[in-house]
Amino acid sequence: MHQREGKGSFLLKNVRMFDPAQQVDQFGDILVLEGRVSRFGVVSDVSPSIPVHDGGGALLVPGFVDVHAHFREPGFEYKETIETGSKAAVSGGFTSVCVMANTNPVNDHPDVTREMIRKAKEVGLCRIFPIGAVSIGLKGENLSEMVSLAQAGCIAFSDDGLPVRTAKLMRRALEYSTMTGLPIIDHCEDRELSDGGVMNEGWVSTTLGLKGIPNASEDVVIARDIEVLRLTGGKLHIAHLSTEGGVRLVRQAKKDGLPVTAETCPHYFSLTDESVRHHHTNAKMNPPLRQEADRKAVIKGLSDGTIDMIATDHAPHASHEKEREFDQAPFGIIGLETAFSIGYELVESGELKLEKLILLMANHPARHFNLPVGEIRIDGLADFVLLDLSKRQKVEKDFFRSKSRNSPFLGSMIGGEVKKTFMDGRLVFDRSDDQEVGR
Ligand SMILES: NC(=O)N[C@@H](CC(=O)O)C(=O)O
Ligand SMILES: [Zn+2]
Ligand SMILES: [Zn+2]
Repeated sequence: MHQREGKGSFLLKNVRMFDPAQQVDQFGDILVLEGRVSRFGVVSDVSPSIPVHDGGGALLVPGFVDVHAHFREPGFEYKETIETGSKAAVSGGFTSVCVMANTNPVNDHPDVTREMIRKAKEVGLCRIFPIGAVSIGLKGENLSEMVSLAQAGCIAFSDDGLPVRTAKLMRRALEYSTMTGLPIIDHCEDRELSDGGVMNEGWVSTTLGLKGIPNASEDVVIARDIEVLRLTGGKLHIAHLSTEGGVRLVRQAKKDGLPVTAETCPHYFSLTDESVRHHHTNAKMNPPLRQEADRKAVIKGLSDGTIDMIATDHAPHASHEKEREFDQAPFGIIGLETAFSIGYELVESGELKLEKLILLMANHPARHFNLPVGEIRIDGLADFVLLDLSKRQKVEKDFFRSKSRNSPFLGSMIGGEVKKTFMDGRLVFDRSDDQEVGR
């Protein structure tokens, strides 16, 4: 039985420690005491009470940090719970997850925030950082009490699922951001331009007879937010960036010295709207899968530093909801379990360096969201993931720990496997374990 709570101690032998943020790349052992890194190198003189794991020469990197996931609790526990979401996270190598506010009740009150944090600690698998709502009830009218939410533990604010409704509301939110120091995350979408569209607007939507969502729907709100940011200051973070135009706008804003960051998700750099033909509603999400020029621009944005991090936008939905007509099904796909492997495809194709991928998935999200994780250093928190880069496997239904199965990667061969995950000095996931932690 694995230790389910508290800070753990262990000796992990025979690994390649790899942390580009700390410029660590060395073979050896790593000793963790009470949840923190004590020593690395060759370690042999430890007390017999400390558990020893053999890493088998695999790659040890900082635990991944996801700044954008939907765990659905409270309110939609039939899709996902904090417990099943945490299991999905650690099996994908994520040890820190920021969870969105579009729950029921909405996370617009400190009691909701505190309850999420309490539940996550009770589950004890990964760290959960709640994101508070920008507006009460996500209604786009009145600002939430950001200061009380921050005191309760919110690390950022977003109305995700919906855009921050007006430029004026964004202005007020960013003014609060200058006070709290916490980012405002926007789901950039002009809902009048999307106008009930269900997939990307283009050749594929025309041939399928489905109503399209143009790139401009995303781009005009990114442009709006950047101009408001120029007025107010504060921290602006663009969620799930998917368009060529959006990448261009963020690149220019950074050149102008504005405090803007952006994330994209694995599906936007691996798939296009062609996937809707084969994967149907498992390829339906918002923003929608775009076209090849967008996919290429997103990859360029990742490699040149325009896009700061990879987030999953893990958005579980039950199969009875997804197994409907395309128009009727909800937007969203799960992503925690496949994110690293999809990112690793860019390393295999030579489009991204491995060190860059690790920075995009661990150090950068932690640094920009001011989370005390994302690196391997002496006295740092012992959150790691052990990866076997040589493994390939087919994604079957039982690959997922999430409660939902809505993934466009079902049936694909993927490379790079998460072998073990450690959080707070405890082994929280072990793929070779028959009775995997909490499964
Ligand atoms: N991305 C999605 O398609 N869906 C998300 C909402 C969101 O991220 O906008 C959800 O909550 O299901
Ligand atoms: Zn969104
Ligand atoms: Zn989302």
